Amino acid sequence: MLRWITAGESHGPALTAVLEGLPAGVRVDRAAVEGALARRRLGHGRGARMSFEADRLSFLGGLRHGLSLGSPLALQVANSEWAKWESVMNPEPVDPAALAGADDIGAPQELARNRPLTRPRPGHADLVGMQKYGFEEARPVLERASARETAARVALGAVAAAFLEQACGIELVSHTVAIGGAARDARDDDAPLLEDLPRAGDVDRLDADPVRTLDAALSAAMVAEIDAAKKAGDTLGGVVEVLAWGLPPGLGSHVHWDRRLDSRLAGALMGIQAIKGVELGEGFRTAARRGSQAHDEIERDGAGTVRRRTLRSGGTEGGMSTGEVLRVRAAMKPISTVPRALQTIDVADGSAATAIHQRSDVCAVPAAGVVAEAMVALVLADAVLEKFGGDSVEEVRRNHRAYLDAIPETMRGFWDA
Ligand SMILES: Cc1cc2nc3c(=O)[nH]c(=O)nc-3n(C[C@H](O)[C@H](O)[C@H](O)COP(=O)(O)O)c2cc1C
Ligand SMILES: C=C(O[C@@H]1CC(C(=O)O)=C[C@@H](OP(=O)(O)O)[C@H]1O)C(=O)O
Repeated sequence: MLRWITAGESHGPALTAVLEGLPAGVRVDRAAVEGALARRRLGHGRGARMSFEADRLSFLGGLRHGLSLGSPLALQVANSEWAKWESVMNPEPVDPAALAGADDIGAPQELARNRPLTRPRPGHADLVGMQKYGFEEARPVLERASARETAARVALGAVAAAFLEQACGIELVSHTVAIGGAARDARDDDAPLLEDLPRAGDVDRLDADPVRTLDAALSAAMVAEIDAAKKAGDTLGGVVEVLAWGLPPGLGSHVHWDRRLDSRLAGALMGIQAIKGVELGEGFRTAARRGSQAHDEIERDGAGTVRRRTLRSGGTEGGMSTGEVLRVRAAMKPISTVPRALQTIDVADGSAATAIHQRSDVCAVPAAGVVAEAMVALVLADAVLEKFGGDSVEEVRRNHRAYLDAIPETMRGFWDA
């Protein structure tokens, strides 16, 4: 249905992304895509590069006068750092003299960049990438393993989100629920109420917060954790949550493992650098409960609307969206480049060494929330196209409406309330 791919290295000239399968007639607003890119750069605890690099967006294909054509949408996010890396990362052969190695101690930055990276950083792709691809240093691995690539995914996610909103009125929002030991009260998570969950209208307030949470006390605790970790030369991870409002019931399927919506969401979120766990609703916490406290009982309310009494499942049952709000969480490991430097080896001679360390983020959890939102948007857009089909956004809209209208009245749910 919908396919996407990205290309490009962290310090290369640009990231490129292609989205194939987007129907015609989707309004793609440059400001919305740039806004998503800007949101990914936010968050207390990010490193120096976020402050001086700009994401320069160009659309290269699939759009005419701001509307999608139905052909592959191609875009580019240029790396404004490129000028400093032109010799080290040039796609074309370069004069070896320009690449002469030098000690990084006291050497000018450009020469330090050229130095072979033979002390792989634990927690990164460095060592295993060298072993697997036969590289003698980590640069050819880390350039692509870097989460710089998530800028391209966020740009595509903004396009997918525009489609979801225009075709079906689906809206997404993400927020931070834990950074290190600073987490939402477990009781809030066990029994979430609809009115306590953030909605698309809260995005500006979330983005204005240094860690992207609406809870002021929690925000202060998270900022303090980040500051303490930074002072200690250490790094932090955490947990983000993505919510999708306005889903129809029946996206995904119970019939095959790879068509289940929850399996597709988990795969997409685990595909983000540093994500090590995914939870639908209360996921792992539900495992400790009795069945009577774990599921969402079904009722028809006074107005005849079918709804779940609680929001425990996270909005899927049997691998399909239920029509309730979707809630999915992703756990991010602490940033791997630890300033106080972890133990490793120097692969040049096999000796014990401390890992290479240049600049790095202390915590990128708020940014990971924006990336997670993009991945959820892409998965949901794919599932919407699978369910409703359509070559134009108008056709998808008609099919979506006809499907909801055909659901018998005794089963009509939240979406029509
Ligand atoms: C938005 C974002 C920003 C990141 N920034 C950094 C960083 O500055 N330094 C770092 O060492 N890792 C950073 N990471 C994490 C690494 O990319 C990640 O730990 C590494 O690719 C290995 O993770 P994996 O084992 O899940 O592949 C970031 C991840 C994300 C999602
Ligand atoms: C550039 C971005 O994130 C980068 C992700 C990253 C990593 O190892 O994943 C390491 C850092 O890059 P550098 O070593 O060049 O400072 C981050 O800045 C970005 O998010 O746009």
